[in-house]
Formats: sequence, C-alpha cells, structure tokens
Amino acid sequence: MRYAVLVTGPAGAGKSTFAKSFITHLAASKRTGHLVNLDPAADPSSFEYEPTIDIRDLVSLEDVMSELEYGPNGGIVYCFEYLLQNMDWLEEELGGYEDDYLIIDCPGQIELYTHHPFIPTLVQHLSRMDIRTCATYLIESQFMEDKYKFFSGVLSAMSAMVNLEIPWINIMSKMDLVTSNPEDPSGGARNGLRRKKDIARYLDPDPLLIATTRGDKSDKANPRFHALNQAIVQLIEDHPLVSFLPLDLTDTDSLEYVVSHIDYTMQYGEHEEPKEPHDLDEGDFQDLE
Ligand SMILES: Nc1nc2c(ncn2[C@@H]2O[C@H](COP(=O)(O)OP(=O)(O)OP(=O)(O)O)[C@@H](O)[C@H]2O)c(=O)[nH]1
Ligand SMILES: [Mg+2]
Repeated sequence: MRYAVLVTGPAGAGKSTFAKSFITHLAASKRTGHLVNLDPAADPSSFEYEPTIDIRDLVSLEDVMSELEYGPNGGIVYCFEYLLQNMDWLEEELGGYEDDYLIIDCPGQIELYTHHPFIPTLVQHLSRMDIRTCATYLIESQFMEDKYKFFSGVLSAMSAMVNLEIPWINIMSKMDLVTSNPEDPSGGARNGLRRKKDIARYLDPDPLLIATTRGDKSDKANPRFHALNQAIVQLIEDHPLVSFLPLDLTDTDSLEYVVSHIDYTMQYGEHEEPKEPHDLDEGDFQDLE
C-alpha cells in the first residue's frame, strides 16, 4: 500500500518547511518517506532534502517564463496544466516506490486551489495508481491576528476542500509565533491571543468572532458589510467543516500529534504485515557474534 500526503495552502504558509520536518520525522521513526516537489518555482538551493521526484525535471518555470513570456503567476498555472497533461510522467516517476509515504509539496498559488480543478484531478490520478491520499491545508498563525483575514483563510480552506473526496486536515502552522513568550513584553497580548481560550476560538472557528458588535463603527458606516458578515457567520455555523490542528515545529510532540492524525485518517499501517525476521539482512547479525 502506498500513501501520499498533499501539502497545500496559500503562499508562505510554511508548506515546504512542514514537508521537510515531516520527512525528518519519518526518518527518525525509521519510516521511509519521499519528498515530491510539485512547486515549479521552488528554489533548488533551498532544498535541505533533495526531492525524490521534482516537477522541475518535467517543466521549469524559468523556461516557461523566458520561452512563452508568461509572468511568474500565469507561469505556475501553465506548469501545473502541463503536468496534468503529462500525468504519465508522474506515474512513471512514482512507479518504483512501493510501501512508501510520499510527501507532496504543492505551490502556494491560491488559484490552484480555488478556481482550477488541479488538486481534484491530481487526486484522481493518485487514487487510480492505488495511492491512498490525504490532503493538508495550512494557514499560518498570523492570520489569527486579523479576524477578517482569518475568516478569508477559513473560506479559502472550505472552497478548496469541498470538491475533494479524500480526507482533509487543516493545520494552523507557525504556532511558535503565538505561544505567549515570557520574554515578549506584551506576553502575546499584542495579537489578542493571550489566553488559550482565545486561540481555541480560532482553531475551532467561532463565527461570532466576526459578528459585528453593537456600537461598532463599521456597522454604521456600511450596513452591507454587516449583512455580508452575518451571511458568512451563518454559512460557517451551518457548515462547520473547518477546524485546525495547531502545529508548532519547535515542539516535537506537536509535529507528532499532527503526523498521527494524518496516519489515522489514511489508516496507515492497517495493511502492513508484521516484518518477518528473514526481512533482515544476514549482515545485521554479524555484529552480534
Ligand atoms: N516561526 C516560524 N516560521 C516558519 C515556520 N514554518 C515556516 N516558517 C517561515 O515562513 C516562511 C515561508 O515558509 P515556507 O515553508 O517556504 O512556506 P511555503 O508555504 O512553502 O511558501 P511557498 O512555497 O512560497 O508558498 C519562511 O521564511 C520560513 O522560515 C514555523 O513553523 N515557524
Ligand atoms: Mg514552498
């Protein structure tokens, strides 16, 4: 059985950093993971881990920009379209990895998740290849500093996930930036997240956070804005699809918690046979003699 974890989310959410930490964590637990880079704009010098499969071997953003005169954003969309037309390339690249865990680092372009069928199409191909897939959608903790930004993140997560027929996990990344640090003079109060309870209202989004309170100036200034907020509150209340797992990469337990959720949603290991002693090389015993 093969497994794949798609790492998606808006630009700069910490996808590549999470993917790297994930691989490191698997290696430390003696599990084999492979990094698949699907970001045609990734900077090769930033790879701490050489990806096993790299979209840039198929199509490079630089070439698309110089030869087809695309800008960087249209260029990425073009690269992804090209990938979907050449899925046999990916199938071939993926062919040789049995019993493995693939971590697929995706680009941060929001269009790829909201108005193109890229991820659903990719997911269909993966399931045709008998790869059990789960998706993660990261948004960064700084989004919690601004209620409106946060809810636009929630809505983007919702719009990205509704079309998918695979398990989906939302992750609030960079939690190390919000834990109230005793050395921070504001004690985390700067972003209004002093108390655990406040954070909980974001991780399990409480739509009342954006319900306009009476006496709020914006309420008087623009009644339409108020009506829109009410509609969004209603939408989130009626469809509580989105909640976030906090991820603090400076804390191994936090990463382990997220990984165990991912394993669980994919029912990882359910089909694994216990390893027989003959799976070990004879050489393994020589040291014991
Ligand atoms: N404090 C903190 N910073 C982080 C964390 N994860 C990522 N960053 C920083 O956030 C920035 C973006 O991280 P990336 O991992 O490149 O984000 P990405 O989602 O892959 O970005 P794109 O591929 O450009 O969309 C970098 O400067 C990282 O060092 C984290 O857990 N904590
Ligand atoms: Mg990245």
